[in-house]
Amino acid sequence: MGFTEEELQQLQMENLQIDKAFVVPLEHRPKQQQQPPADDIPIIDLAPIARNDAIGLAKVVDEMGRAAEQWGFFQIVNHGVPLSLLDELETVATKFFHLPVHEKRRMQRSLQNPLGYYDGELTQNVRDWKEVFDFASGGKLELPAYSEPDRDEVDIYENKWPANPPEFRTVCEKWGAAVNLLAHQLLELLSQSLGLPADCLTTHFQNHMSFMRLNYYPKCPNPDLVLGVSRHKDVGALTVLVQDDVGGLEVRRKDGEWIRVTPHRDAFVINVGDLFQVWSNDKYHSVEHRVVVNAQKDRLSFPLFFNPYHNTNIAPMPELIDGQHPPKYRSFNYGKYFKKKGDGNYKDIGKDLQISDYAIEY
Ligand SMILES: O=C(O)CCC(=O)C(=O)O
Ligand SMILES: [Fe+2]
Repeated sequence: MGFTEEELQQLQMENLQIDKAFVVPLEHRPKQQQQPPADDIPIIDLAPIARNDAIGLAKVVDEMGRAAEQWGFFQIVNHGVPLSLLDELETVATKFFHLPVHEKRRMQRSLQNPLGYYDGELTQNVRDWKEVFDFASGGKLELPAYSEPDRDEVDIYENKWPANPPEFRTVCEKWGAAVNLLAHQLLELLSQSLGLPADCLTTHFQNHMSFMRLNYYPKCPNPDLVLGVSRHKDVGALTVLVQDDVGGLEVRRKDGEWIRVTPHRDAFVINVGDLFQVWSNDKYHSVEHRVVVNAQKDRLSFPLFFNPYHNTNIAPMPELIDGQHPPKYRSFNYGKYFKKKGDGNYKDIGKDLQISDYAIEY
């Protein structure tokens, strides 16, 4: 990321206490003032599901469809994942991220294995102010070795687990299993919200390549110059995330305004990723979001990126296509898309691949 002479001088004047690699371009820096409240991001109560209440369920499906269409984001409560599990996960994550750097780096991710710990991710080619631990919620990850369409080789990555804290692996696996179940349920509800059978997408997820991420955003001496995660869209089917009470996740509303997602301890934040945008033939949108950090408090968040099997062909659902609604995307291989996007996290490969690169122009 290059800076103009003028920008460099400005940075020096701003009493920069951090590495320049973290500094985001001027037009993308977070706003200083308080964001407007995010009450507009709908909160959906899943209680009717456990009660087997058919009318309540239809309302949930309807609310979800509207939220996915208007926001691409919603929060859910009464989701069935015990809060005690979240307490346990927060405890082990805090212990892990407070280990000495050399110990964490023993779990360092690499080009050979993208799972584990890292602190240097690039989003939009700027370094994120965060540390991360990734593990496959299904035990291992199978990915194409190359993004080129004519290469068939796959790589299989095993989870890497730290020796400390000793209960880290068990707690992460329990959490991963519980959130996976929830993600399967959301996949069915979102399918229904498109007027499709609940199980129309489930075969792609029998052997899925979902992964969990533990995000740690340390407090930052220059919070207005950096982002925990720069603006981006999630590439998979959907993301199922809990955040602690610090807050910092911001969602781009249709009018371009960045809206802060209010933290609720008992809620998951859900967003539809690029794949739902394609399956729904643009009814739902994978919406840009980013993470703002602060000078006072460290923050934790735990997303599950719910992704289908890599060798899945992605295209608008045929039931949603007719003379009036031609397909807006050509089909593509999910694993190759994921691989190509991921390559940009390791090095500056110029313009980031976007789902719009697969759009059909009429
Ligand atoms: O930390 C958060 O709230 C969001 C993180 C995020 O968007 C991501 O990891 O893709
Ligand atoms: Fe994200």
